[in-house]
Amino acid sequence: MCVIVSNAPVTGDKPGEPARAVHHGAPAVRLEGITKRFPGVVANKDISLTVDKGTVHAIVGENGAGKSTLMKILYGVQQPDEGTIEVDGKVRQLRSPSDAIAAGIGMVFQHFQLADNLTVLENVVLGAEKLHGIGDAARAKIREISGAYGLDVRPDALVADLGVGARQRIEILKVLYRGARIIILDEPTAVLVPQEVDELFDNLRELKSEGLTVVFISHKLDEVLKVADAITVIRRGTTVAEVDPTGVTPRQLAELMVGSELPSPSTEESTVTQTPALTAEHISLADPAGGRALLEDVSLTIHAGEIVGIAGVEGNGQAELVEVIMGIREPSSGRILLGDVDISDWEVREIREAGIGYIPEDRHRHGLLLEAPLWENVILGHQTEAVNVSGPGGILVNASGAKRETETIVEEYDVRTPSINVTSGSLSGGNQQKLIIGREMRRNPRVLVAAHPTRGVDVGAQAAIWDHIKAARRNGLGVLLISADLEELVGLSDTIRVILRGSLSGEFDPDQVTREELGAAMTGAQPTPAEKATDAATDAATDAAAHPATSTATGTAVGPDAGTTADPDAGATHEGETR
Ligand SMILES: Nc1ncnc2c1ncn2[C@@H]1O[C@H](COP(=O)(O)OP(=O)(O)OP(=O)(O)O)[C@@H](O)[C@H]1O
Repeated sequence: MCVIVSNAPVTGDKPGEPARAVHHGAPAVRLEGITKRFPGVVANKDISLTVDKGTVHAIVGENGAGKSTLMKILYGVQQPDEGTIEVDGKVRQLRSPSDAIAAGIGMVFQHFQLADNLTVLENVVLGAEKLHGIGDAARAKIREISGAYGLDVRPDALVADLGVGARQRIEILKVLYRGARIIILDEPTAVLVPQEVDELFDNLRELKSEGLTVVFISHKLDEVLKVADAITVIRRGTTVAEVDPTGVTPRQLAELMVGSELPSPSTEESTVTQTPALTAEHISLADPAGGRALLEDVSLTIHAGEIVGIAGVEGNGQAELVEVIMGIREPSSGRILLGDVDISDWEVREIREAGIGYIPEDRHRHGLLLEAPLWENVILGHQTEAVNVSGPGGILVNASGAKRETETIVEEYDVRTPSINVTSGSLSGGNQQKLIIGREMRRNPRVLVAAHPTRGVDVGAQAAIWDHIKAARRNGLGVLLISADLEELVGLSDTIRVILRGSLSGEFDPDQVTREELGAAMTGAQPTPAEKATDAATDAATDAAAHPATSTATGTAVGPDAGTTADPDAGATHEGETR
C-alpha cells in the first residue's frame, strides 16, 4: 500500500488503495513544517496538516505518535521549535491558550476541567465573566448556544449531578461561549458509551452545519470512519497519510497507523473453572449525601480463569463497586471474599498484597504520580514487595530492583519512553496506560480489577494488552472487567452483567447477546420488536461492510450504534439523571 502525504488535491488512486483526501475551499487551519522536541524525543517532526473550514477532521496514530502534542501546539499550550501555524489564512503565533482563543480556537481535553460543586452556568462563565457577565445575560447566551447546536445543557444544573456525556457537552459549550470556531477534541469518545458517542456525533454534525470546524483525536477507527470528512494519520511524529474516509477500510487505516491489521478481542476456548476467585455477596453502599443507594444488593462471583464484564453507562455504580472491592470504601452491608477468605475489613494494602491487581479508571488521579519517574510509579501499590524493598523489615526502597523491574515492563509492554527516569507525566496517554497494565500484570495477580484497561490505547497496543489478559486467564486469573467499549466487553468476557442505578441486572452470554439488548439493559429501556428487527438488520449490514473475507476487523461488530434504539429519555446521559 502506498503511503501518502497530501496537501494538494490528488487524483488517480489505484483501486484498492486508500483514497487521498481532497481539499475544498479555504482551510481553517494550516500547519506547515511543525517540529517539537522534548528531551530525548522528537514528538513532532516536520508535520503538515490542512483542515478545511466546516469539516470534521480526525487525527489518528499509535500511542506516542505525537497527536496530542500537535493539538497542544494548535491550542497554544506548547510552542513548536519550528514551523508555521495559519488560522483562517493568517499566520499566527500562539504563545498561550489565550492567543488560541483569540484566534477562534478552543480545546476540550480528555480529562474534563469542570468544578463539580458549581453549576453549569458558573463553570461556563468562570474566567470569561467579561463576555456576558455572570447572571441572566450569561444564562441566556448558554441557552442560545445549547439550542443552536443541540447540546441539551441546562445552565442551572449542578455539574456533580451530571453524567459524562453531559459534562462533555458543557466543555464544548464552554469553548463555543468563548467564541471558538475551530474546536479541538482530544479522544472525545474514550469516556463515552455507544449511545453517548452517537449523540456526540450528532452534535459535531450540527457544529459543522453551522460552519464550525472540528479537529479530533481518536483511536476508534470505526468511529473515525463514521464521522470524519478527512483523516490525517501520524506515525512516529510525522504525517504519513491523509485519506478520505469514504475510500478507506478500518483495516487499511490500522495498517497506515501501526503497520498491522485491526486486532480482535475475541476469545478462544473457555478457561472458566469452578473455583471462585472473588465473590461479592449482597453488597450495598449508602449514599453519604442521603440519596439513592450507590450500590444495592450486588452479588457476583468471578471464577478462576473467568472474565466477568460489567456493562453500564458510566456513573451507575461501577466506580463504587470497584472501590468496595479494593477496600477504598466500606460497604454498608455485604461482604467480599477472595477465594473463601472474607476480605471485607482489609486495608487496601492487604488486599493488594493478597493478589488483587488494580487498573483504575482514572490513570492520572488514581494510577500514577505524574511528577515521579517511571520506576517510582512501578513501585506504587506494590511498595512492600520483595522486588521493591530492602533493608531490615523491608523498610527501604530497593531502587535498583524497581528499576530492573521497570526496564522489564517497558520492554514487555512496549512502553515507548526515552528512559525509565523520565516522569510518568511526560509519557503519552496510551503509554502511561501500558505502564500501569505492566505494573499490575507482572505481579501475576489472582484477580484483576480492570476499569477500562485499554482506554486511550492504540489498536496495536490494545491487541497486546488483550493477549496479556487472555494468557493470564489461561493460568487461572479471574478478571472483573469494566469497559465502555462494548466490543472489548463482548470479545473478552465469559459472562456479562449489566449495572444500572447501583444494581446488577441481567446476566448475558457474550456469544448470544445483541448490541441492542445490551444497550437496552444499560439504559433500562425495553426495546420494541420493531427496534430489535431494525437493529438486527443494521448489525448484519455493518458486519458485512466491516468484515471482508480477508479482514479480521471487528471495529463495528459491536460498535457505536449499540443501544441507539433504547429510549433516550431512559438513558443516563442527560442532565439530572443517573451518574
Ligand atoms: N511534556 C512532555 N515532556 C516530555 N516528553 C513529552 C511531553 N509531552 C509529550 N512527550 C513525548 O512526546 C511523544 C508524543 O507524545 P503525544 O502525547 O503527543 O502522543 P500521542 O500521539 O498523543 O499518544 P497517545 O495516543 O498515547 O495519547 C511521546 O514520546 C511523549 O512521551
